[in-house]
Amino acid sequence: MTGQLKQLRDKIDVIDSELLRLMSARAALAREIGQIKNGMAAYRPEREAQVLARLRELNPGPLANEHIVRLFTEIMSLCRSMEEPLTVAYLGPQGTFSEEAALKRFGGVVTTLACSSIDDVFRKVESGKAGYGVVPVENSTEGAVGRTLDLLLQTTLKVCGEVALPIHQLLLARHSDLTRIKKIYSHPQSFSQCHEWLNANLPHLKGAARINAASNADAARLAAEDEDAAAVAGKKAGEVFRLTVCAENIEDDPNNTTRFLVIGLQEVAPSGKDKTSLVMSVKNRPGAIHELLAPLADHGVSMSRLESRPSRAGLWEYVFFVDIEGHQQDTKIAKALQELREKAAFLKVLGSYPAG
Ligand SMILES: O=C(O)C(=O)C[C@]1(C(=O)O)C=C[C@@H](O)C=C1
Repeated sequence: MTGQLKQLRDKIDVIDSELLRLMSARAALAREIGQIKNGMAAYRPEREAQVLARLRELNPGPLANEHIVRLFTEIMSLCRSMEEPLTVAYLGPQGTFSEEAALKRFGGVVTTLACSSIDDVFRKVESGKAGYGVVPVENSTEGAVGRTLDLLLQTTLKVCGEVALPIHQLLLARHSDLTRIKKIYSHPQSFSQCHEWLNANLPHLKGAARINAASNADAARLAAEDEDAAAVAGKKAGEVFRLTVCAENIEDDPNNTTRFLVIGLQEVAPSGKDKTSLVMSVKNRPGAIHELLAPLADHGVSMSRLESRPSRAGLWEYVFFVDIEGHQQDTKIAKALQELREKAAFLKVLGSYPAG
């Protein structure tokens, strides 16, 4: 070891000792906060969002903001676990993008609970078997996840947060010899996200050679059991089933992103940069939608999403899922909501939460 290398490592040792001391002091403070909370929720999405926003502002480099966020998400995950162990339900099996979204938001120091359906994620949280749940709500290429919207309409749970996850698809197999591949497994959504790439690169594997699986992780499991098969799935699924990466980033749209919602029992306090999700319906008559959206415009509330969905109550009746910028406790939003309540046939505030 050269003298210079030793000198630099000695400096790192000094810094690590300091980091250890500071980290322990932080964990001790979190434990104290946990005692003050006295049985109330340990997880405070608004505070975690504020901590991360402040550190992004302060970040002097050379670490990228994205890495700072990852690092401090883990630190808060650890500190939170000193207050209360947390269970997070997600749409499984292990290796899905939903699991990745759950870990991105909560960090690794939680118990994750793989569920077999979106319904099951809601049930696990409603019954208290999990403190929070993570469910997909929309994909930038494929649009809304209908089942999640339908369940949000019915549930007493609140939306406590959102996670945007860039979706990168991989072609995975037990080996990298593509000439030996005779079939491909994937979830229908993932097949359609990689349609162009598959047609261009594996033109002989069309039609019956593309087999739908219940999830990407399931596709990876099936490919792991069959020498002749490949799977289109995410990196995590490939790791879980120890598959070889034959091609990376095979999604047709490089900005392919899925948005997930965190659901729980909690009403989240304002963070300073929030979103509010609503669902409402109007009587079916001319100008009804315009009338419904007018209170938002009148109070200067920006709408970031509008999604319609058959209401199931009657033929050609619709409910509208609306995301607005701000928290329901903000004065202008509270006023707009009050007016909407008077006009809408039905209005439910799904929750206010930090903008992801
Ligand atoms: O500020 C709190 O309420 C804490 O419990 C501390 C802390 C943190 O580690 O910074 C941990 C968990 C909460 O979700 C938010 C923040």
